[in-house]
Amino acid sequence: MSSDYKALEFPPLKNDLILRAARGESTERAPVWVMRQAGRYLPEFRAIRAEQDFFKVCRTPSLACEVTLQPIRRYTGLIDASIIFSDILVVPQAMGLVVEMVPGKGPTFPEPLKTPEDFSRLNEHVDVDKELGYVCDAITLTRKELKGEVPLIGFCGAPWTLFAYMIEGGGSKFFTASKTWLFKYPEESKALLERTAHVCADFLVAQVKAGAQLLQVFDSWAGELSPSDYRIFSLPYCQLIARKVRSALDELGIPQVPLILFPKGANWGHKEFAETAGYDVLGLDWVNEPAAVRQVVGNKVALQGNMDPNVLYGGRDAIERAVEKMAKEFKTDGKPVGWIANLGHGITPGVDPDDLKWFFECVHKYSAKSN
Ligand SMILES: Cc1c2[nH]c(c1CCC(=O)O)Cc1[nH]c(c(CCC(=O)O)c1C)Cc1[nH]c(c(CCC(=O)O)c1C)Cc1[nH]c(c(C)c1CCC(=O)O)C2
Repeated sequence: MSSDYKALEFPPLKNDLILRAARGESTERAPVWVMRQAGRYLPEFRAIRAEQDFFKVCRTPSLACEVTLQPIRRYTGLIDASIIFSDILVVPQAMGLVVEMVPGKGPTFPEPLKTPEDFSRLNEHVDVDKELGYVCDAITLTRKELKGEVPLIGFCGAPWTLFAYMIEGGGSKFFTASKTWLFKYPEESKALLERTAHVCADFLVAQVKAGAQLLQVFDSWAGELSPSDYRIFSLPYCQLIARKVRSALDELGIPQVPLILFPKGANWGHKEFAETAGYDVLGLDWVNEPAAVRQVVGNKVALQGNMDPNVLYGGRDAIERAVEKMAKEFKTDGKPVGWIANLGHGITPGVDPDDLKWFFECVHKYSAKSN
């Protein structure tokens, strides 16, 4: 056992529902959490952000821990997982690029990568313990503070999604700059994707050593690529991450943790991902019919998702009806089997926190075996 593996120091876990569902097991009800559950819809989060820069919160373990725990405290007994407060863009920062969170604009790279010559601006070798040790410290502190209430999820962005940010310099509508790279400099693009994948894998292993109990890879821009381009420029690097994480954990003598892949929008590929990506769970967005996806993936993977986050603006009746329908579609023979309830993407800033509470209550009710 690696001497810096922290698991033995933590309080025993009291709620392992999400771990069982991630392994594909039948559960008494579906576990539930939501992407971006620590975020601007919470007044207690906005109060911290009014005082502190976004990346300052990420880099200060006590603040990251506090913000991670906010939804857990508010929704005690209703929420089945925490996710460490951080951002996918901490990896490009560790690789040597500057990223700022600009109010009203979102994440911004003042100097994105323009051509492969800009590789010289990236760090040759990234020591994740040194560059991203603050995330690991936040994870260790949060595991202690959670007192075993619910498991803690670690995460990173998928190489293609990070590549798009590094080249576009921020969010994008048409992905012209990043796709220009794919088609004009395919070999250099693959080199950058591979380099990023190694940093992601090392970072995920470090997160597990620090105390993360599940890992999610966010491929938020998966749906921007054609299936054949996805097979060249994204899937191999998601596979590399899964393989490298699993073999590193084995080598270190650390028990495996469930891996979740969220290939948002790549809804043509679930069967292929279930069979070849190497993940335990696939995240679905709301443009999917859960029963149809279950049919094509069989019991190879667990599924996570998938209510449209905007339903949370529709009031209690709309939320209840959508959850009832979602539960019915995800269940196998009337039971939740290998299903983690979630939204189909992150929760948005304008949601009333009490409406999210109602969403959790409806999931508890409608996902239970008898409902
Ligand atoms: C693409 C992406 C990013 N970051 C992330 C993704 C993948 C998930 C997805 O597709 O939504 C992942 C992420 N970002 C954040 C988390 C924290 C954990 C959680 O509660 O889920 C996670 C898992 C915090 C955050 N990350 C961000 C916020 C809000 C910013 C703020 O506090 O000002 C939070 C809570 C900022 C961010 N960071 C990023 C974007 C697009 C934005 C939003 C910009 C905006 O709307 O202003 C990059």
